[in-house]
Amino acid sequence: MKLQLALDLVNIEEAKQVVNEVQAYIDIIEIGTPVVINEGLRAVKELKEAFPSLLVLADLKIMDAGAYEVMKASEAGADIITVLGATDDATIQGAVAEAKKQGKSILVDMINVKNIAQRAREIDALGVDYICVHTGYDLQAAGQSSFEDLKIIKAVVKNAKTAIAGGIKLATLPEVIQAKPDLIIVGGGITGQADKPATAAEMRKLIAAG
Ligand SMILES: O=C(CO)[C@H](O)[C@H](O)COP(=O)(O)O
Repeated sequence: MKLQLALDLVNIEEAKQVVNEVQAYIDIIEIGTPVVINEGLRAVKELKEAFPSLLVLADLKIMDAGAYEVMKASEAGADIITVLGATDDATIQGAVAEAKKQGKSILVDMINVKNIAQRAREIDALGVDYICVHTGYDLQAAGQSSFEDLKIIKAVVKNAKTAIAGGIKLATLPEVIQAKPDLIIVGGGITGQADKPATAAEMRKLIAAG
């Protein structure tokens, strides 16, 4: 099980400071969608240059022009690029083909997919690297989580790795670990804490023991 730190509400300098504090405990740095909107793919480039030993995920949440957008994120140094599961198969296929050409990986974000089991099966057949269940901020605010969806994709996905994102905190991490996803994505559960290194270290310890 790997741990990904999602950076959403920071600029490039703040992102570097946070990663500097917790780099020993994480596997992947996520450049969140708001950071890409504010700073562009320069954020991906600068974080990859600053932390070359960590993988960098560009959370582009691609909905169209899969191959082109994966190419641009790859040029910036992203190792993993996100595509939305709600989009059409052609976009996902284009993204996968370009990622393979560039030696990169595709994570499909299942945010707002209604029939998770059926769509996960279809997407799993398209050769993606990760399928990720995700409760976004707006539904987190309404009290939702993705724990049940994780169990659904664990049951149907045969080829891709599984991942979960959305509101995971230290207190809820043990429940997530029990379901054994390949990748656990945590944003505010680390970045919103007073002692970020201690929280990330504790998460890493729980994951290692899991
Ligand atoms: O993609 C995202 C929002 O759309 C976030 O990066 C993801 O939800 C993880 O952050 P958090 O743990 O704070 O929910």
